Amino acid sequence: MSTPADLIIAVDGPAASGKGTIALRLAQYYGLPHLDTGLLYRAVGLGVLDRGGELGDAALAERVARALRPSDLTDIPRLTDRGAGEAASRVAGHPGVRADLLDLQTRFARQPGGAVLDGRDIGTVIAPDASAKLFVTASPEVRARRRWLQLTARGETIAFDDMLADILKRDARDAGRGAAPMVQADDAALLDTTDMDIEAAFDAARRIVETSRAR
Ligand SMILES: Nc1ncnc2c1ncn2[C@@H]1O[C@H](COP(=O)(O)OP(=O)(O)O)[C@@H](O)[C@H]1O
Ligand SMILES: Nc1ccn([C@@H]2O[C@H](COP(=O)(O)OP(=O)(O)O)[C@@H](O)[C@H]2O)c(=O)n1
Repeated sequence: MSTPADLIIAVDGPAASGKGTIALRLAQYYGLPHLDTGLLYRAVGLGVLDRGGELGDAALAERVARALRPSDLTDIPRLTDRGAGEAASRVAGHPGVRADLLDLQTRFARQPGGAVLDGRDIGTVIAPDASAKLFVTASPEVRARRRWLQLTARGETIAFDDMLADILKRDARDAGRGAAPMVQADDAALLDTTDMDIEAAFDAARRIVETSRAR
């Protein structure tokens, strides 16, 4: 159970905006646990594919979500590759999958002391009572470049234009779905990192948190 003294930080935003980097840095700074909720959806997407299923099969995706184990979240290189992001965004559109993953996320957010979570619906659905809410964004071109650099540095081969098309398609799907669409919460601060390096983005994020918790 959380108390008003707990520091719950919700970090949402589109793909490769830098929300995960910011969330991790805030968690380290405030000494809080961090959950990258995208990994849950990525693990469900890969679980469906590993069973030879279709990403549009809601019943199968729900079974995979209900059977999710901590060990499904350990293969970070595979979970963070290009295909897993696409698969995650497909299964994330099934309302039953979102419902199955809700309890784990709300309990993480409400642990004593607080927590930092990043995703698409943290400030709107998972922790609407968060102490601080950030919606981190950047231009699609800058986000595509960051993700392209990240993936090619790891040996994935992908053309920049295909990366940009991926990002735009995922933005549209995540913002357009009926279940918990990606949207800036009314009380979230917008942080546009287009012209910021990681250090500047973290500084701006920390200032937002300090201002929010002082209110
Ligand atoms: N402000 C920034 N400037 C340059 N690169 C960044 C910035 N923020 C994050 N990155 C890099 O961009 C990539 C994607 O960042 P990440 O935090 O994983 O994004 P997200 O969680 O929004 O998908 C990573 O390689 C990260 O190091
Ligand atoms: N809280 C969340 C987190 C991720 N997701 C979905 O999972 C996909 C992958 O999320 P992610 O945060 O790992 O992706 P990136 O922003 O790192 O590319 C997103 O495109 C969303 O469709 C979601 O619906 N809700």
